[in-house]
Amino acid sequence: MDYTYDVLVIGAGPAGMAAAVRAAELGARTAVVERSALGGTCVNSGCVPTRVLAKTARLFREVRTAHDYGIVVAEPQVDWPTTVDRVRSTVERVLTAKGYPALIDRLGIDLLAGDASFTGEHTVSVGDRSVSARSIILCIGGSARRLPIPGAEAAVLPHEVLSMPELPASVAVIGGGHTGAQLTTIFHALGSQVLLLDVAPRILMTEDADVSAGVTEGFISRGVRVETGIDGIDAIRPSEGALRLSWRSGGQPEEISVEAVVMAAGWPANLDGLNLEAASVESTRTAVPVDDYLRSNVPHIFVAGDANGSSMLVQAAVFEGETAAENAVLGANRTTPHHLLPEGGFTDPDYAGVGLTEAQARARDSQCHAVVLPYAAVERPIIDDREQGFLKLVTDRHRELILGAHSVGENAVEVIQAVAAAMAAGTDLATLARVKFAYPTYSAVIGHAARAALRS
Ligand SMILES: Cc1cc2nc3c(=O)[nH]c(=O)nc-3n(C[C@H](O)[C@H](O)[C@H](O)COP(=O)(O)OP(=O)(O)OC[C@H]3O[C@@H](n4cnc5c(N)ncnc54)[C@H](O)[C@@H]3O)c2cc1C
Ligand SMILES: NC(=O)c1ccc[n+]([C@@H]2O[C@H](COP(=O)([O-])OP(=O)(O)OC[C@H]3O[C@@H](n4cnc5c(N)ncnc54)[C@H](O)[C@@H]3O)[C@@H](O)[C@H]2O)c1
Repeated sequence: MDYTYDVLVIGAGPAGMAAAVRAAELGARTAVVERSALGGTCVNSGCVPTRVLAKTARLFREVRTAHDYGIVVAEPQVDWPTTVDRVRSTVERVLTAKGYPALIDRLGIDLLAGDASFTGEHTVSVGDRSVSARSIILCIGGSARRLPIPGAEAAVLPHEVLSMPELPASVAVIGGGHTGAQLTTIFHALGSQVLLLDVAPRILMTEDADVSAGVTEGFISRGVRVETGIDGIDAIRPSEGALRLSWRSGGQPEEISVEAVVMAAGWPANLDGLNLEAASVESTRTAVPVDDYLRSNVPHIFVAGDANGSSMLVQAAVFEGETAAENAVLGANRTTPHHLLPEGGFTDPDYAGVGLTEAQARARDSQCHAVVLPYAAVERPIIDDREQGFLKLVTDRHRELILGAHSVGENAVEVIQAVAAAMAAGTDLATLARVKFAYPTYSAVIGHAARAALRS
């Protein structure tokens, strides 16, 4: 059969751009469909805006402590419209640096603007146009969900935060995953009273339990109210210019009046309107499952990035996009395992992890070893007044292999990235303990922890 394209990529976020570029580099006639903006969630409404807000929150905190260092400043205030402008202009700068239109042009990739919807196993409609492809790679990402409760429409979803007319004096954040935790820090640092609610027994459920505990402790010590293990959210009701949020905890009804409710309670794949049935692609309610080669149940339809539900991170999406493209063009024999996937969040304090959590390692071998090195024992965090935090190293029972690393505290994400690089290189614990770390740095905590693990 004569197809319009060899490879059709749906969605131009990190996964879709990586897939389209790799497919074109391999000589495939390639098109990418995007209904919104090149760069996807990551650049336009997710990582980049959140990171700029995290920097804003950081600056605000630092200015507030300036007097401790003998710097005299007036009480800082947030000019929200300027903050929003700053976020938007930074997004533009990142997009300029990425240079997607020129890249697409140079590689001869067709950009089809509009909503893609399957009309058959090899055919897709984009607006009033119909195209066909030998292989299709779904890189459709996900979106924040609105809980099915009365008044849910009054809540702000994470991508709507920048559209809030002003900063709320009080806010309830529903969901303590990566998004909810980061928004908690941002709102709290900028002056809002924050209540964080989660049905899970702890926030940041995918992190090591000590990381969840450390971030929770950090939140509480700064004045955030954290309620985990709640039974569920009941309703949001407008009342006298505010919102009354009701939930149940331990069977008891609870209620609070806040200026805003932010919902960060899950991230299902963008399946609406895709008409997967026309292509006989099977999905769950929240994702399109794939095999090791990123194939859906229909072998020529691949799924990369958030939409396959395996790992919702940019660093995973990019590798999956490239792998899916190579499998589509060259035959399905490449995999992209995620056992070494560093991740973390820019909360106050920051947190990060890579590899097995202590609980996962103990489930495999109860004799595995874990050591926790407090930031308070390392010079740089003391110098910077950032002693809250730790680095945990998880090793095998012989203290040879590093199985995982988890951190709470200043620069945790960079610290964990350094351990991830060591793990990727197959560095054993004894070698890591002999690495020289510049003084005084946060990453010096790695050397301290490695030596402590060897000694213990
Ligand atoms: C607030 C927030 C902060 C985050 N921070 C981080 C972080 O710091 N680090 C990190 O690693 N990850 C972070 N993430 C996660 C990260 O954004 C995602 O993992 C990443 O964007 C996934 O890439 P993707 O290409 O799979 O999907 P997306 O980036 O969501 O891109 C999907 C694209 O597909 C398009 N699309 C969907 N359906 C169709 C259709 N039918 N037709 C045409 N186009 C369609 C969409 O418009 C979108 O542009 C964050 C997420 C959020 C929400
Ligand atoms: N820094 C980062 O790397 C970063 C930042 C943001 C998002 N992300 C990625 O994006 C994806 C989505 O993250 P997310 O935090 O938006 O969603 P999530 O699914 O990771 O977390 C949702 C949270 O909401 C809670 N929840 C669900 N229903 C609830 C209810 N009825 N009441 C109260 N709480 C409820 C869940 O228990 C969970 O803790 C994640 O997989 C993450 O990997 C990454």
